[in-house]
Amino acid sequence: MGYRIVIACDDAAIEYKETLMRDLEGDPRVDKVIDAGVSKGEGIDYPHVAVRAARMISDGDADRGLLLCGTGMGMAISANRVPGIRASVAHDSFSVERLIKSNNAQVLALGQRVIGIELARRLVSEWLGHAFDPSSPSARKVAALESYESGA
Ligand SMILES: O=C[C@H](O)[C@H](O)COP(=O)(O)O
Repeated sequence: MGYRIVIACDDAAIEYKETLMRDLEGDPRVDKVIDAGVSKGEGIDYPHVAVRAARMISDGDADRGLLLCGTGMGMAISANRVPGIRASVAHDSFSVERLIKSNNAQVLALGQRVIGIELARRLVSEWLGHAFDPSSPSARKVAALESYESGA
């Protein structure tokens, strides 16, 4: 079964969202793309959009999230406030790989004001090709991270 991807942006990244959404919709590894906003002129700030998208993942309505803003940082910081969500900016190929394989993160955040669209498209395609291995040594570290979240 393919991924259900929620995609969202703020006003600074509407163009990238449109392009990357089309790529995702045409990718055979993706079953469903959910657009969590924003549209042009809506004027909703990134914390609200990021949390809305991240909650779709924690509620089980999406598997992964692609969140876009000027730098990606505000989206990642906001998404990380939703319990169970691990999100980061990753603007290079190795980081995108480790975001999945080391951190088992559900959310990739990218910045329209930081990287070019062709790099963004390539990174998103690579991102879909990576899977977390629960039997890898990284699993212990992700479990430790989760234990702090539950207040241990
Ligand atoms: O991380 C925040 C984003 O880059 C956002 O798109 C722009 O935020 P700012 O207008 O506060 O710089």
